[in-house]
Amino acid sequence: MWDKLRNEKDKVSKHKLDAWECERITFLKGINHRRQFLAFNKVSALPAPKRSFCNTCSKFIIEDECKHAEHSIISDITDNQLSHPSELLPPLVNAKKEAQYLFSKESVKFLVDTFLSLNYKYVICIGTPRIHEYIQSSVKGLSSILLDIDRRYHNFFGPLEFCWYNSFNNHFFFKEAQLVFEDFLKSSRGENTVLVTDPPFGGRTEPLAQTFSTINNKYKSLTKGNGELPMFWIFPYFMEPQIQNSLPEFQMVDYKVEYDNHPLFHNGSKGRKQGSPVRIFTNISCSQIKLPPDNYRFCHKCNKWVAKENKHCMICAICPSKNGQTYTHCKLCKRCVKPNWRHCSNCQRCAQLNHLCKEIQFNGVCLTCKKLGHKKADCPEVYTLNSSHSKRRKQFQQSKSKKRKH
Ligand SMILES: C[S@@+](CC[C@H](N)C(=O)[O-])C[C@H]1O[C@@H](n2cnc3c(N)ncnc32)[C@H](O)[C@@H]1O
Ligand SMILES: [Zn+2]
Ligand SMILES: [Zn+2]
Ligand SMILES: [Zn+2]
Ligand SMILES: [Zn+2]
Ligand SMILES: [Zn+2]
Repeated sequence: MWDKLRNEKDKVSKHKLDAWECERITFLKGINHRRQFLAFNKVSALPAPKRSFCNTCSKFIIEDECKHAEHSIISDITDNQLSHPSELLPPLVNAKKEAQYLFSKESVKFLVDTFLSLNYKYVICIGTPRIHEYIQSSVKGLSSILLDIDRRYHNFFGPLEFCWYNSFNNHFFFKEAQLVFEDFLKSSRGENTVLVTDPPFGGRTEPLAQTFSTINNKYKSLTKGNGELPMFWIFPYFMEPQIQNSLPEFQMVDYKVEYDNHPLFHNGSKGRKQGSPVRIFTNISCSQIKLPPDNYRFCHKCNKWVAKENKHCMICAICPSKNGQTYTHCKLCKRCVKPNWRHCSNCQRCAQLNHLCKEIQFNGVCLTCKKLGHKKADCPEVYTLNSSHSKRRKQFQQSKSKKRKH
């Protein structure tokens, strides 16, 4: 944001520039990464009962207890909490902004084991503190860097391990952190690097896709490597159309990503019957991602691992399920649909049994493209109007259909 403002500086008065500079300084005030990391090291050297962190000030308390008398304090901090700050810090809960839903231990281990099996050595964690802290604390042979908007991580990771960052506009709040990140990219020399990201689900996909494309280009130009940067984007299955609009090469993996603190996204009394709706979207071949054999199987026809309940349809020639249920094929719609849907002769399409035909006829028409079968939110054209991604998607689809014909 500041860079953009600076570009405009010819047009604005000195008075305004001074005001902005004041804002900037206030915003960044209180953050001195080096000093915060020194405090971390001092606290780590103390026995657990003497360690405390002030939530109100977002910093460790070192010989200044009286300043924090009325504040919310966490004391008696264990070694494990120091190396796993996501287990110590209260999650931020703003659904559209920070929204910190944390992976279960099982999902962290699955993702990291997958990276190891694919021979990755460098992991870029964007908004995935649990992956970063797991790698830093217990995985030999992997290096990682965390890019996150939660500034509290300055207190727990050193300047080479954490960059304060906004993924929606690819903005590093400190120039030095941006250089650290570029060095991290360079050190891989264009090989064995992966990016893993779990953005807040309330955010829009296009700016994120733009950011990941920019990082990919940076990676290729800095490393002179010859391939794309492998990416794992964790997002709900129902966002597939939006992701593929911007990044058509991304495929969805059936693995259900589980969370510790999200009532809807894990099994249990409040959880959904079909498990978590969150999946992995990736630009590497899905055939390379082996899923745990207890709940998943390898489909030889699709040449990839899928959920056990995802039965292969011989007519569609795919394993069609997206949501963790077993789909059934409808001959009239010529596609597989959710098991509780029935073909409705009024609407001439499959729908839920208790749907209102009139509603479907009105609401079934997309407000943007006026075609049947999807809502405005899922419209393949909604994000592509005037967008460069539209060309890329068309090209990608053309090249796919050419490949199929050959
Ligand atoms: C849904 S949580 C994902 C946490 C992840 N499941 C884990 O366990 O490591 C979103 C993460 O992205 C971060 N985040 C939110 N908005 C962001 C932004 N604009 N730029 C960068 N990080 C952001 C949050 O601070 C949080 O760590
Ligand atoms: Zn305090
Ligand atoms: Zn299949
Ligand atoms: Zn089918
Ligand atoms: Zn049908
Ligand atoms: Zn109907």
